Amino acid sequence: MVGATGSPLPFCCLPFTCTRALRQRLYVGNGILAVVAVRPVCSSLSSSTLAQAPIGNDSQLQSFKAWLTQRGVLSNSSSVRPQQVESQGLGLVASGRPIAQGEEVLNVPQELWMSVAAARSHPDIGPFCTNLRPWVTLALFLLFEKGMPSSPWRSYIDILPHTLDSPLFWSDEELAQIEGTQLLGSISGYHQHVYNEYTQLMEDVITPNPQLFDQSMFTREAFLWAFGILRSRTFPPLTGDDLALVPLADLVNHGMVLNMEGPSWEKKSSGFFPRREYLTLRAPVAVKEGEQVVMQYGKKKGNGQLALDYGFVECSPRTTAVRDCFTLTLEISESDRFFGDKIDIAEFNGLSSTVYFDLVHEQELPDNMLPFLRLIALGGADAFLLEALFRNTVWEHLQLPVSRENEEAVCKAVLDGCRFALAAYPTTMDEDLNLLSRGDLSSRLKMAVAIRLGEKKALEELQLSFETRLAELDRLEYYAARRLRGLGLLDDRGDLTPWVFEG
Ligand SMILES: C[S@@+](CC[C@H](N)C(=O)[O-])C[C@H]1O[C@@H](n2cnc3c(N)ncnc32)[C@H](O)[C@@H]1O
Repeated sequence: MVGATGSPLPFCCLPFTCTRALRQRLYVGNGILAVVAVRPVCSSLSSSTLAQAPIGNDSQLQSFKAWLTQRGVLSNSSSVRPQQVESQGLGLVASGRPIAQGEEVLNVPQELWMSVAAARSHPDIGPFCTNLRPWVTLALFLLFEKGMPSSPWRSYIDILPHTLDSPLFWSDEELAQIEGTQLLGSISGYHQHVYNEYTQLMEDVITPNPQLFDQSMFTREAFLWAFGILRSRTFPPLTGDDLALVPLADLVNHGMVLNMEGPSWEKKSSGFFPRREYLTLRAPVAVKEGEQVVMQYGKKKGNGQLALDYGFVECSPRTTAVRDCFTLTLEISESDRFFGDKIDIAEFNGLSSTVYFDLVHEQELPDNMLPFLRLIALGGADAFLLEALFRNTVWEHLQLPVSRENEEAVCKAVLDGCRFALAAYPTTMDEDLNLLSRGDLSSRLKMAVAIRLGEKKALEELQLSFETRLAELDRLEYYAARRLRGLGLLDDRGDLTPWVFEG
């Protein structure tokens, strides 16, 4: 029941449970408890963020600025200007004056967005987009426009990075550095998903229409690049059918020390005839003149997810977010003889047969994790709790230890899962820490080491907490004792009250 998986997919609803090469099931007792795997996400180091974004050259940047100026998005009075930022590619910098917290720093009208709506209403490609997922529609649109010398978005497309640092784009040699990690499993899941979509698109749209689509623009690599661009440059609220690349607004970089989660991108409308939509960027914190305006890409994202989505990890000691994590996959086994009852109980309490729990370094175990583990392990003499009579109260009972057998099964399954997952990493934490202290690693290698170290930290912490729990089994109070106490048959020291034996 404990396992490692990849992360949920992008933009679309296709869930993939991942694909970590190592997937293990441990059966405890009568086959109730199976350890499946665990998925990790992050780590912390001692320097600043580690990745670089490729950048447009200066003349491309000048022509992009001119394009925005002609369309009234940038002017001499704009409070930000796009410019190169050390090790982060392009960024937005406060221009001419400081910027106050919450101030609107730019507004980009909808007609400049490369959006799903624009693709669907495009005279040439629109008819082909009807049955495509939003992100596939936008990837198609981006590659189509990229191949058009006179595209209205030419200046924008030219400043997009040609290569991306997400592990989705790493060589086999680089990927070998994240062997054993959940991230590696996620990457193969993403690759598979993107290539499936690509194959379908080629079959249904590109190959049958050579007069419209320049095949050389629609290679597998180009499609993955488009996916990476969408993944790294689109933000809420422009998601799903509203998915859009918003020139200039998408130059905002991630700020490591931002202790906020709220969106910096906002959708606004103004006027009535016609009503115009804008994407507004609001500064989350005050910024001095010449400093960069940044936003928070996701306070709850672990370093694995940051790497996957954006091609960098957060390692600053000043960071407010905890980026070391590992996602534990718990599953009620279909071979469990109480499968039906357990599913009923899980669903009654808002869960399903498989539940993902994000374990974050230095944070409490996620809500519902222990009760769900106890439910999975429930059997033998404790199986009476699965009867219909207890359906409304069983979850309450599972919040606390049920029986010594149940709690021991839970601890052992988690510990086996941890040992299994930890054994899959070729390096130790000390080796990772030594490597990071060298200071001469490439940015991708640093990213890899930070990610595998973070996963291990979260796993080791889990292991330690369940080892402690296992050692304390004799000191825990279980369901039977709680029940007797509730009936007034057990005193505060845990002794049975004498009169029980009298009659
Ligand atoms: C939304 S774009 C921001 C604009 C981008 N810098 C560019 O040159 O086009 C996101 C990308 O910027 C880079 N980036 C953003 N914040 C960063 C940070 N704190 N450290 C390193 N790279 C960052 C990453 O390459 C990321 O994928």
